[in-house]
Amino acid sequence: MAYGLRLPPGPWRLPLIGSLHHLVAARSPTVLKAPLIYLKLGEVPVVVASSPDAAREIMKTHDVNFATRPWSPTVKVLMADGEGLVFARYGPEWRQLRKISILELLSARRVQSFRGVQEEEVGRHRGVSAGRGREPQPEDRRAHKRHGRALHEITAGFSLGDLFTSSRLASLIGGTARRAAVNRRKMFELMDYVIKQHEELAEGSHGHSYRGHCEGGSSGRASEDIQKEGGLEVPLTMGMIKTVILDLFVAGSETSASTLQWAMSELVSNPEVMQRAQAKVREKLQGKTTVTEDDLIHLKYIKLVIKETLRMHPVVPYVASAKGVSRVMQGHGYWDDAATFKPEWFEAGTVDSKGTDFEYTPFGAGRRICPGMAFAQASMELVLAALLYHFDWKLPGGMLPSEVDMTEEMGINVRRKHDLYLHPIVSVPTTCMIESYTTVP
Ligand code: HEM
Repeated sequence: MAYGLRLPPGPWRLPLIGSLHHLVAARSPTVLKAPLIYLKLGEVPVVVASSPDAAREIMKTHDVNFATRPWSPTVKVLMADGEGLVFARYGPEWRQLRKISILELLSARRVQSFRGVQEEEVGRHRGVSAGRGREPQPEDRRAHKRHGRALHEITAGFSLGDLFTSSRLASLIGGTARRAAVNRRKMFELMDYVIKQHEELAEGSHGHSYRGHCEGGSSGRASEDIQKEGGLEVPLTMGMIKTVILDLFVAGSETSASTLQWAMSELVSNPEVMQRAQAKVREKLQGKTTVTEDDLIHLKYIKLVIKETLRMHPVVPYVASAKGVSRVMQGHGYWDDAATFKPEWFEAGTVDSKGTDFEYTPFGAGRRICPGMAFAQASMELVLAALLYHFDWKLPGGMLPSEVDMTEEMGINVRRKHDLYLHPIVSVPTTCMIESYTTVP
């Protein structure tokens, strides 16, 4: 930041590390109470907004000035072949990629067209939970999970190289950029493999219809089609396409998975809310053997549970490190009894996540608001509804609801530090469970 700028106030700083010690001592920046504060994390300037008004100033009034996310050395490595979407500089390339992603993959129509795949996936998980055992997963699926986890580990905590950007030594000691390069290479290899597989399917070499379950086909194919059609403002390279695919996988999968884990964690910690949610789902779906996306419209309470989970556990809490919008959603003063998990907050429907209510911005706001919001909401509601409809959930080893560990781990998103273990007890069997339970050996 240029010398002489009028910066927001901030806590006292130490030479070299700046304000880092405040974050470490506080464990969470909420103790830094002012609505807008200026921090220096090593060499990196950060402005943190902690009130809805300050968030509005940043995400609405001055949105255009914050529309480019800062590039840390690790981010630069991840974008070696193209800027992708999440970290693309605000400009024509980002606009074009965002438009393509929304039109081809994330619009309401496209989300609708994915329902077959979503329902099939939910069915697979129901089977696993019902004790049918884990189905062997294809290598590409396992590799994707592995690399997603590795990326989270790489981005967890403070990276020396990203804090002291001018120091080659810090980068060498931290090693984050090196590990990010390895991770990126492996993800790209995985993508090459998947793209090749899909090309083979498209050529009919396996005798299948390439377009498979969903009208839109795969993200790889969609991007290739667009490429061939031409007429683009900024020509697409294969590197750009792959980086966008990678962005969508990373931005889409870890966020939704972590939110679902937090939802289950809160529900088992608040048994009366769990009971209410299950009673409502079971009443609405009475007599059905599966939950489908058509049912979601009737499952209002599930929507409230997801909304409340995102308020308590915003899995992307710092929407961009130069515009850290911190924990407004847990701020006392904006929400009465903000520490209590209470889906009823959202019952009146006066607060939504579309980026206009600045006390609640789990999907961000302004130009860079999450384009996957509709997709994320539909998939999370479907999974949660199925989990609550078909199963009762017990804590292991006589653990009390108040003893559920809620420790967070900060990385590319905020996930549970430790896995959540629960015993599923079948309450409403699905068709496949009825088949497996009634089959006499
Ligand atoms: C619980 C689920 C999710 C949450 C909480 C979430 C949250 C967010 C947030 C806070 C941002 C930054 C917005 C800003 O800067 O104002 C973001 C950006 C983004 N999200 Fe999501 N997201 C979720 C799921 C998804 C899904 C399912 C996808 C795609 C399949 C997706 C794709 C993206 C992309 C591409 C961006 C970058 C957009 C840009 O910079 O133009 N997200 N998300």
